[in-house]
Amino acid sequence: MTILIKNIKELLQVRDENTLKVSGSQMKELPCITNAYLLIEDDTIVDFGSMIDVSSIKADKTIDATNKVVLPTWCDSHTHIVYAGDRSQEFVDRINGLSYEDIANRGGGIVNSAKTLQNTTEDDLYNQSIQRVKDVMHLGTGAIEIKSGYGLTPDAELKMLRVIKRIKKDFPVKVKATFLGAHALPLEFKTNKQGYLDQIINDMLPQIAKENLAQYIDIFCEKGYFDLNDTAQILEAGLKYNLIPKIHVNQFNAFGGVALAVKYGAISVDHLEELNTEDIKALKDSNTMPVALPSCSYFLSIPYTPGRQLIDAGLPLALATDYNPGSTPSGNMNFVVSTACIKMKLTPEEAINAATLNGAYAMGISKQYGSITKGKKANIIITKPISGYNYLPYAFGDNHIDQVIINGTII
Ligand SMILES: N=CN[C@@H](CCC(=O)O)C(=O)O
Ligand SMILES: [Zn+2]
Repeated sequence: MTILIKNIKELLQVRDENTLKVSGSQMKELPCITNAYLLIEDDTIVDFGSMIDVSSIKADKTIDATNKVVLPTWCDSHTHIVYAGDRSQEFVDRINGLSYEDIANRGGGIVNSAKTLQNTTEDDLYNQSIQRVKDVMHLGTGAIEIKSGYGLTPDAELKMLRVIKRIKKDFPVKVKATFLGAHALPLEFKTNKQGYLDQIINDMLPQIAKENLAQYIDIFCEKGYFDLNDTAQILEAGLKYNLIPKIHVNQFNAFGGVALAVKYGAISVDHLEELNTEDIKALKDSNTMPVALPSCSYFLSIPYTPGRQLIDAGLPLALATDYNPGSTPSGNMNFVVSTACIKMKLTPEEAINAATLNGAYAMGISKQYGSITKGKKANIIITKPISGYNYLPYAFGDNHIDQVIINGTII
């Protein structure tokens, strides 16, 4: 099956196969062909170029993209999209004056979601989660990382990871799975943190590895959750099973977690709302992608990750949603891109690079996803008629997407 998209006003993020991420001033460039065509064969991008050269190309299906912008689908490298129920009551509690920390301290927050998930069957959890997956696919997400971490018992963590595996099998969206057993301390281990870490290391990890349920290992490295010593234990244990670190760090406090993650070869460090010069130093000359989650900052009214500072220091940056029931009940990458421009002062070029190619890098998939490149997967957003790509982050809150193609299929 071949699909020809023709008369494209702007074809964005056109790259050769050797560019796997962009850093610093490279992020200001968004290579683009105007008046372009794009040819897809089955699940692969096979050709693209200027309309001047299109006359000899025949295809099974032709899409006219006059006045429309075409770009790779979003690569959302940080989500908790598999969860049960919601926490809308805590949202109201925060409006009425409680902080995120107050809510966690009185037994709400992550352990509240864990309690709900433990009492939800695997099929029910799957059905709740796939509704969100379908929604984000229509919002242009073609690759997604999904974490466990709302189970907090061996059974419930495995239940989450098995649901992620089913999503991977049942949907065209590319899925990467991350084991986040160390997301919070379950109530039954309140006075025995090491006991829970031992359970993760000795009970959960071997089973996860046996069933091949995760590619990455995560921990919430934060005051009141897990410290540097805990983080080192978990990352080391994960590496024994070939799970690459990809961690939550510096959301509320900066105390050396970034350097530690870099030391263990983390593919990404995520959140970074609090950042100091030591953190930036650690990231320089590393292969670790910093990931900002602006929807989380928006929802919790906490500082935005200083993305401008990271890019100006020559570093790369990825953008992701953090879709979860507590701090970010939204999986809309279009809002993330707008908010990064509006609040973090990224240019549209930087934000689109951060949400496509660098997002793919943060999931270890930028050889196949994140740009318009011959041989990469045919994951494509076709916008409605718009004035140009600046309009995408500028006109925030509206849906500018007309069609989404994932793995060569129009969804
Ligand atoms: N910060 C840790 N984990 C999630 C939120 C967890 C929750 O509140 O349910 C996050 O990335 O924001
Ligand atoms: Zn998160």
